Amino acid sequence: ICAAHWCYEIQAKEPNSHCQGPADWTGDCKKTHQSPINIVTTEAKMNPDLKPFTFHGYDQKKKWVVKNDGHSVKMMLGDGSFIAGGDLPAQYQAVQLHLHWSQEFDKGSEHSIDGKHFAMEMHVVHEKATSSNKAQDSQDKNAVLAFMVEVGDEMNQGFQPLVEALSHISTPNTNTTMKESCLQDMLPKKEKLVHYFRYLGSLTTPNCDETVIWTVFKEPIKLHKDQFLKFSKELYYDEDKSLTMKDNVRPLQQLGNRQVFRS
Ligand SMILES: Nc1nc(-c2ccc(Cl)c(S(N)(=O)=O)c2)cs1
Ligand SMILES: [Zn+2]
Repeated sequence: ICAAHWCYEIQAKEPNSHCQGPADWTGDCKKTHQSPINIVTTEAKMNPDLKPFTFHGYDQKKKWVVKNDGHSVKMMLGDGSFIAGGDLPAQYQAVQLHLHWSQEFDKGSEHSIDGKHFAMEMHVVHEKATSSNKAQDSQDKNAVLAFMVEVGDEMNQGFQPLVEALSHISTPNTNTTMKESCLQDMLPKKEKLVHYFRYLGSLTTPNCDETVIWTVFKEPIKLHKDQFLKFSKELYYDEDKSLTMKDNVRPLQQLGNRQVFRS
């Protein structure tokens, strides 16, 4: 294969791996407004414009298609759900939901809060809903809602349809259809979603386009340990099932001259 594909450090350090680890990612990955970052809560500036979000279509029960794309597990959300509010400049259509994780409880999230990493981080990726085909490489093309995931001893019923689908998509480029589920049941309760951090950054995967309005919620999602462990147990990075999928986490990036805000 000519162009080496991008991958995470855990894959790049494998003998005979020909993929490009995070240090070699190209595109905009070496620019200065990158993600993820460590959020220092005492330096986050209160912003009264950061109102609660409104979630539209997040309560629709659907049989989502979910895939192993070789980097993560990704639920394809199509164009039914969208968000507004949260000081966003427009409505943003939900495109896909995916996660980042490790096998340990304290190193699977991409963002960290006061230096603390969580077991997983869930990203709900949205695109600005514009009618015209206005230049879409703008700084606010994407809005990602990021949720930290903690491990506890309670089953999270809302996550079961996703967890049960994992064994059907263990190798890259496989899809399956989940049992009926609704996005709302995968999120913390709405009233807990008023507190969040906000900053401008990038995709955490190549080409690391600096087009993302990031929202990192304070309230974590809680999964049972067995649900959490299924991700690194059932999923693989490669067809030969030689490397289980975990540590699909980009290293922290410099905040530089950016300000983090808080609601
Ligand atoms: N597994 C893959 N994830 C992406 C992707 C696309 C858009 C975005 Cl915004 C992100 S992230 N991690 O910044 O939320 C990831 C492509 S391939
Ligand atoms: Zn992500």
